[in-house]
Amino acid sequence: MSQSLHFVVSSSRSPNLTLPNHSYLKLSPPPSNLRFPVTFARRPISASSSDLDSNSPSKVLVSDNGKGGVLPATSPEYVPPPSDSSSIDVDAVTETDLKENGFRSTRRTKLVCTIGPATCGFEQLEALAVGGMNVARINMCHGTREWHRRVIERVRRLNEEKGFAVAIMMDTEGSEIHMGELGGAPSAKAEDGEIWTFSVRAFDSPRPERTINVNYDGFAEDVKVGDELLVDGGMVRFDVIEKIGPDVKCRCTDPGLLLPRANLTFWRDGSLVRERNAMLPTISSKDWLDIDFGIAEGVDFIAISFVKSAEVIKHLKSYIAARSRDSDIAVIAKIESIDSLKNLEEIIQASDGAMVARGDLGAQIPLEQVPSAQQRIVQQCRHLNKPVIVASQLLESMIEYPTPTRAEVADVSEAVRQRADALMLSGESAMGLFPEKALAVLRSVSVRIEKWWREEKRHEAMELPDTASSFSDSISEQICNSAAKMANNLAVDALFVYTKTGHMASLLSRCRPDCPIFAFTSTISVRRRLNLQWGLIPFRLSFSDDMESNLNRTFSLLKARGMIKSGDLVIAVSDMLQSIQVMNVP
Ligand SMILES: Nc1ncnc2c1ncn2[C@@H]1O[C@H](COP(=O)(O)OP(=O)(O)OP(=O)(O)O)[C@@H](O)[C@H]1O
Ligand SMILES: CC(=O)C(=O)O
Ligand SMILES: [K+]
Ligand SMILES: [Mg+2]
Repeated sequence: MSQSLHFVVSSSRSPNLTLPNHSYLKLSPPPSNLRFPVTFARRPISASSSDLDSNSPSKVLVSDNGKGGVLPATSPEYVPPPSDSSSIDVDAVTETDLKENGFRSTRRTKLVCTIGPATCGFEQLEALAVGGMNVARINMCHGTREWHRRVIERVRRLNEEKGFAVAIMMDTEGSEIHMGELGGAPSAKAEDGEIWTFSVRAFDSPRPERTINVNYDGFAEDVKVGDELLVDGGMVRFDVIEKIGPDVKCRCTDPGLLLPRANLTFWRDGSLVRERNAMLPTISSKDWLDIDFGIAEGVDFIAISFVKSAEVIKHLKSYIAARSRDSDIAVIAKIESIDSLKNLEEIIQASDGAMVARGDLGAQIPLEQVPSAQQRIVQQCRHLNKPVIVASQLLESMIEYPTPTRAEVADVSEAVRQRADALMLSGESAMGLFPEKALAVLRSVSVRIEKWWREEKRHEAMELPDTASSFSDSISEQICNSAAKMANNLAVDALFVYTKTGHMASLLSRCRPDCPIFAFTSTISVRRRLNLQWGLIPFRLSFSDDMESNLNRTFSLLKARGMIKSGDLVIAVSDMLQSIQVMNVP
């Protein structure tokens, strides 16, 4: 087996680049008897294909580890690039941003919006897409499947008609304890000292006054007089004062608004009580029907609520693989329970990403422990190369008011500073009065903090542990780590990655380089999925195994659209050929 990585460098605009004629790149873990000669061939890249043939690096930009390799055009396995190779898909917002503000202005932190009554119309969805929504989240706790189907259909139409790549995330209800509907009312006010009845009985409508239905049959048996009952993690509090069969009488101690299907927890002597409800399945029978719905609708992500162990994630992934044609639905583990924190590493390892679901997490652990849990989850995800979303109450006051509090802005900044892949709006976009304004705040705070971070050059030289499980993966990882480092050191304008599965793109994103990462993929669903990951600007482009022609075609397509210009410095990597190239745009 021979392995070689050739670096092709155009010296036309890099006078400060002095490269040795010969050097060695060592890959980790080092193979017993292999070394990787690196050759720097100085040669201008030209857009004309005629002078590419004589010295085409694509013939040698090969890591022949069973995956790479360039097939001659005469090979029976050679697949010519599709005929629509003249087109490149990128959304209008990114295109305008690149044209008007340049590479450095692009936002690296991705934005997820929960869609609800305030944002389910086509125009409202379009306004969110224009405002920077990368992923639309639908929460199966609320609304009917028919309602969600219409939202999915509108987002897909938006993508098709307007060129967006908004991905869809379906969030399962999960089977923790929650209240029932409020008989159609949007909310109910509980006042201090009032006596309310929580019951497992199903009530006829109209619902008797100050009565709440609870979804968990063991509720009345599990609670004890003297327990404290928390609605939505403490937004409203009650003391349990009496049990009468299926009815539990409670006195309100912290007044507030009860919302339909709000989460319920009960506490005894300062600890969360987890009786038989700890045995509730993570994925309920209703969740399985919702998952079937999600698979049938071709959602991009399924987020699983109240994950307790890695097993449930593995189970779901094999279920999806058996049912979905391309099995390309990513599974996101929601970290919102004590058990998920205990089994954090193995859960994240088994998942395709994670969400710091601070709403319910803050109901299960003391509030003051949520920030450190967030930091730990974000770091763990980065180590394991999984995208991570920070969610809940980022801009809670904007449900009612058009400007955020300073404290909320500081919270958003902290998540951006931690370099989470994505931030999420919940009630702010689902049922708030100012969804677009809330999104604009996330957008502007993200861009500002990212810029500040780069200017200060404070970014941590984080030691990223190896994640690769095979030698080939190890090569990809080393290439991406090196390319990202080179990109920072050479202050290049952009990293380009040509990726079939998206893996190389996510490895680059994991390094959180200073410049944006243009990820070119031929698959529409991969493009949508990459939309969740930090710093990636996903393009749909059909490409071949010939990097030289890919690059030249990309350059001319992007130049024609005004997104790059001659002289821009670019580093390109590819997962077909496992190569790194440094060049100026011709
Ligand atoms: N599809 C919907 N239909 C009606 N209301 C919705 C819908 N989606 C969200 N909402 C409203 O927005 C609020 C915030 O949404 P969010 O998705 O954060 O839900 P949640 O009930 O807090 O549960 P979760 O813990 O799953 O996030 C909900 O409490 C609900 O009032
Ligand atoms: C998002 C979510 O489920 C939570 O914060 O609880
Ligand atoms: K949910
Ligand atoms: Mg939750």
